[in-house]
Amino acid sequence: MNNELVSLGIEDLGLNLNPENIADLELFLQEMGRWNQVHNLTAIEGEQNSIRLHLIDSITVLPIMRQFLTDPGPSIADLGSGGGLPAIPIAILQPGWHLTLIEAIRKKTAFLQHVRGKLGLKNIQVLSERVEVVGKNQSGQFDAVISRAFTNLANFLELSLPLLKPEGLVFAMKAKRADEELQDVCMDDWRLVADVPLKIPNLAVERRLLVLSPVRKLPL
Ligand SMILES: C[S@@+](CC[C@H](N)C(=O)[O-])C[C@H]1O[C@@H](n2cnc3c(N)ncnc32)[C@H](O)[C@@H]1O
Repeated sequence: MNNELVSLGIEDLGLNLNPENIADLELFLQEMGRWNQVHNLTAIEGEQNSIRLHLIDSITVLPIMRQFLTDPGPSIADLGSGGGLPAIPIAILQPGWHLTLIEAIRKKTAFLQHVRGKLGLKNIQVLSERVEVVGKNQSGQFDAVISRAFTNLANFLELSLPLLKPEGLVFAMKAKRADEELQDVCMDDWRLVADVPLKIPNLAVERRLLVLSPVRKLPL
């Protein structure tokens, strides 16, 4: 087994990964590195290990998501997926969850489609669209929405609302600036369900996962 993700502490997340999971995650990273050289897909630069840490960062949220998403096959939208974080690693580790990756830039969605085929990920759908457009075409269809490094919290929530089912949840992956960003959110419209500090093995940055649910519902 390739042990680089293991040596970076991926097993410390308590996700009970099997060797096949690790191999699939590594294959995804390999493909990302290969495509990046040609298509300049992501701003993530530097050594392979730095890309690996971004992947580990993406799945630290999983134990919390599992606590909240208790139905067997939730539909989850990842807004501004870019090169596939966090949606692809989540889809690899949660084959029963349905992930919709929404990304405006076509060369990025071409990569995401390639990964779908290469890894045989039947539980992902890739939409080459702006989030605003999907909000109109597929309104109220998602049990949850997530994003990483997409936009500020208030804007993320505004873009998420049309996509969510009435009892849906937003998972916002944030750094310590979350307090400032929370001040810009109208708390008459949203309820903060959880605010969880996350420890990322080998990464000395503060991370938080905010879980919010809409109070303001869209008119039917
Ligand atoms: C900084 S990247 C983050 C990518 C990925 N989530 C990650 O963590 O590596 C933000 C992505 O959001 C996409 N994006 C920005 N606004 C968008 C919109 N309104 N609709 C769809 N995609 C959008 C950009 O094309 C870009 O790929």
